[in-house]
Amino acid sequence: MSIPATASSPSPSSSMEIIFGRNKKEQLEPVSATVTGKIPAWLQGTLLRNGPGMHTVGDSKYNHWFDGLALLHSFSIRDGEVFYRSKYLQSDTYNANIEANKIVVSEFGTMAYPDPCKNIFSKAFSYLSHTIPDFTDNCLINVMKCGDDFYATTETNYIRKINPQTLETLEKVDYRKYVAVNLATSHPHYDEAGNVLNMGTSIVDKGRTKYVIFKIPATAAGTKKKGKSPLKHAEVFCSIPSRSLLSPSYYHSFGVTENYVVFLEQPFKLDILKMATAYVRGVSWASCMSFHREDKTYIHVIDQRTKKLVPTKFYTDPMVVFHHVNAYEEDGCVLFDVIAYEDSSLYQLFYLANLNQNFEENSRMTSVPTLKRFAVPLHVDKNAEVGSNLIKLASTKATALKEKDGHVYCQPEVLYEGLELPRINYAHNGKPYRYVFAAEVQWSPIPTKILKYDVLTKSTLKWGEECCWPAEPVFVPTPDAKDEDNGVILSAIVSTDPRKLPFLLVLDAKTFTELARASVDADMHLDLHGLFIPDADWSAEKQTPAKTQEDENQMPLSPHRPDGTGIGPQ
Ligand SMILES: CC1=C(/C=C/C(C)=C/C=C/C(C)=C/C=O)C(C)(C)CCC1
Ligand SMILES: [Fe+2]
Repeated sequence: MSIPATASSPSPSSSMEIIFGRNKKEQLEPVSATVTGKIPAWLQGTLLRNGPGMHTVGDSKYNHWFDGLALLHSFSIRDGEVFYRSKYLQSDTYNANIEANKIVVSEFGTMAYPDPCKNIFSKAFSYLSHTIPDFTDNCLINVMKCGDDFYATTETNYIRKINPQTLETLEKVDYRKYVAVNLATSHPHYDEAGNVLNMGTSIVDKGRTKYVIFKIPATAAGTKKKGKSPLKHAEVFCSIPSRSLLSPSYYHSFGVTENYVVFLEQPFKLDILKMATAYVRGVSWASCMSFHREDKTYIHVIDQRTKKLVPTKFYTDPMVVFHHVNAYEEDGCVLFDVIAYEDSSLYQLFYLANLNQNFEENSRMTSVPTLKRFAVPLHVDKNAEVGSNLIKLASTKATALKEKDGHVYCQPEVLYEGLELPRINYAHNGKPYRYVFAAEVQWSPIPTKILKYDVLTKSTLKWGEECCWPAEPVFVPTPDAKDEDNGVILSAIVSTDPRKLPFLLVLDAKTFTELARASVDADMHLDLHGLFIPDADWSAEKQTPAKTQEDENQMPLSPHRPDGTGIGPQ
């Protein structure tokens, strides 16, 4: 999708420079937005989002969009008014970089070296002495809700607790203190009670590499006490041995149904030996990841009740999935929907060099992100003949062919091409559902529109505007919603038209018509992920005393919405 460079709007490459090249200034004091249209009275709460905001420090530059220093920003919506604020996560990485006025901590696509005036040998030695070095705590990808606490997250073993109202950075938490993982996703799942289910990878621990599914209880008794972290009661739910000790799969998310977990062991792999020597070789972590098109994608289905793998060996063609959309059970099958690529080109594309040069040809993805539905049979009839399709569902064309060695080869139903950053009405997570809300991406990886895809009718509704670049669309359900799509879509829109301010877009999720927009006279970055915190979610004791008059305005109303609904995290 090429962006027409009209007289008013800057040329595509300078658009990219505006979005991806410049450091964004933080907006520490809440600024009141100019609201046009009408924000629904029931919409009371805070949209809290995370993403890379600083791409250069001093004279040093990050190579990749996923390296940027985490910039948290929030839109507090109250009685039709919107207050915006943003603040850099004050991670150890942020503090070290700012102090040195250069990048001194490595990120995904940038290998960095400690400040020469620091005792470099101890740092280098510490790198060499560990198979896995001490990773960054630049938690730039998402926000996770654990009980009443909120954490900024990336994919390393570190997460940072934050104050969701003031955006202050609080404790640094090391997953390794609670569960043996070196990496963990930024896409945890939540059950109705708010318990967190997440996945991580334990690399060469006691001679084994495995994928670890772990649970963090929302509010275990006693964690209410000061300083007790909900992670204290984290427990390993089950672990899956990696097919390879030294090249485990990279994954960005996973799926859950009411009774199962779906994990794709995909041929986009981390090379552990390369990672262990990356530092001395002066190469980035990203260069230690590679796509093995000669390999397969293994589909693991774990029964949550027995915490055991369903024994059947399911597999599909090599593909790369970052975002699971949803999964559910139907007539003895597990169906799961993912955004799939034919290769790992998406991550290649986000090298800033590709985004800042002449944007057009460099930004060609060699494979378009495609919504695909897979179906796996939970019970394989041993009398079923070899080559027969084990999926007898009327609702999907996905197939699962029984092979002579008992393996089952799955092929998906292709639902829609050209979408990423998928979200759903989370009340339908793990259950049959109908709507996917996502960002439309065609040949460029940069979202140009927001879309609603109706799985039943295969139809779409879209919102787009010249020079507007939408973020991931977050669905917020109407209290006592009857239909799955009763609610609004919230998306932070970045503009590359200097005359147009960035704004929070509020769409009616059913009709996809614009209800309101809240324009903000502040420097806004294109973010990655986040969540909506309904006011009802603020528990009484959480309300830290307001420091300034503005904060007073920020204060949420009574902890419970008039109708008392409190929805789990989005
Ligand atoms: C630092 C670091 C990593 C960082 C990964 C990141 C930052 C991934 C971001 C992915 C995003 C933002 C996807 C969006 O859909 C790895 C590879 C886990 C390896 C260990 C060190
Ligand atoms: Fe993601």
